[in-house]
Amino acid sequence: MADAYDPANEGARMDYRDRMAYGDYLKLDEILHAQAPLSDAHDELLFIIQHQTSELWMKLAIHELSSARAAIAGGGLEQAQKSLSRVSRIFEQLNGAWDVLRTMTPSDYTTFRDQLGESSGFQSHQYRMIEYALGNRNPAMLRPHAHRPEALAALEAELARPSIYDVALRVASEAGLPVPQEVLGRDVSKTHQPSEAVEAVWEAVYRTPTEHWALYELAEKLVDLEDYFRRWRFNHVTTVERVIGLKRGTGGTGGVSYLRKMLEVVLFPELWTVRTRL
Ligand code: HEM
Ligand SMILES: N[C@@H](CC(=O)c1ccccc1NC=O)C(=O)O
Repeated sequence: MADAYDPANEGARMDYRDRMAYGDYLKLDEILHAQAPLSDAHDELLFIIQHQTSELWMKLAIHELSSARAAIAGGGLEQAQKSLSRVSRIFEQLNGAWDVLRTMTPSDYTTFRDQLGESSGFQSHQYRMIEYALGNRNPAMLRPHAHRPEALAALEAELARPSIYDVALRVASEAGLPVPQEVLGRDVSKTHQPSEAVEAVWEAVYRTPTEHWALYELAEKLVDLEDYFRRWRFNHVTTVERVIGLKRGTGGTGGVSYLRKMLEVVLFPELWTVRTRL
């Protein structure tokens, strides 16, 4: 047998005592020591890692959504499209991840569910931040964060900013499309209410895409994003039903009944209703 190959022979550095290495840059000591199962249940590590990786992807989604919003507001629609595509791909990644969690059966989960106490994804401030940035702005969802002033302040600050959809409508107005004043000047801390006039604006965009190319592409990116987000919600509720049936959630909601209600949320209503008109 030939000698084992040694990459040092082609110049690979093998000694990192006085250099920044992979794990230093990525802070792997912190990340890989941040799993602290509360039971001896085999599947608790899966559960923790599934959530931690989801939270990391959500962190990136928030980063991309804020740059997309800034780009839209500044007229950089192409830059915004790139960020929004990335957010859709992140959701695709999160959607695929359910396949790993689905391998956990009800018998597996019940071995450690009690350890979770009243903690629940319902209290994920990053998830709420994504919903708020996209325009689903229920102020009641601030309350579970009252005990964490930093998260609460970040969510409150988000409610004071226009949503991604608000900035898209402002750009449509600046392009000469008749977005009503009451829509442009609405209280942005609330959820946007569907408007016939806004639907007519999108109808104009969709009927003559060549005249409104950038807005047309932006609209399709937003529909794409909402499409992936809906799949995430659907995968969640289906996994939950599969694992806990109709039991109440640890966060205190009805569980599947609550998550099914959330399937009705529409982020960009006129972008969906306009399709009936075309
Ligand atoms: C076996 C796995 C899971 C079960 C049984 C489960 C169960 C539930 C239940 C019952 C709720 C409703 C709130 C409550 O009363 O607790 C909920 C909410 C939530 N879960 Fe999960 N979940 C699971 C996995 C996940 C994963 C992997 C994530 C990813 C981060 C996640 C994120 C969330 C979020 C963000 C909410 C709030 C949704 C909203 O308010 O619209 N869950 N989950
Ligand atoms: N709500 C879940 C518990 C749960 O899934 C959970 C608990 C702690 C941290 C994250 C969780 N994931 C999503 O809700 C349940 O009722 O079993």
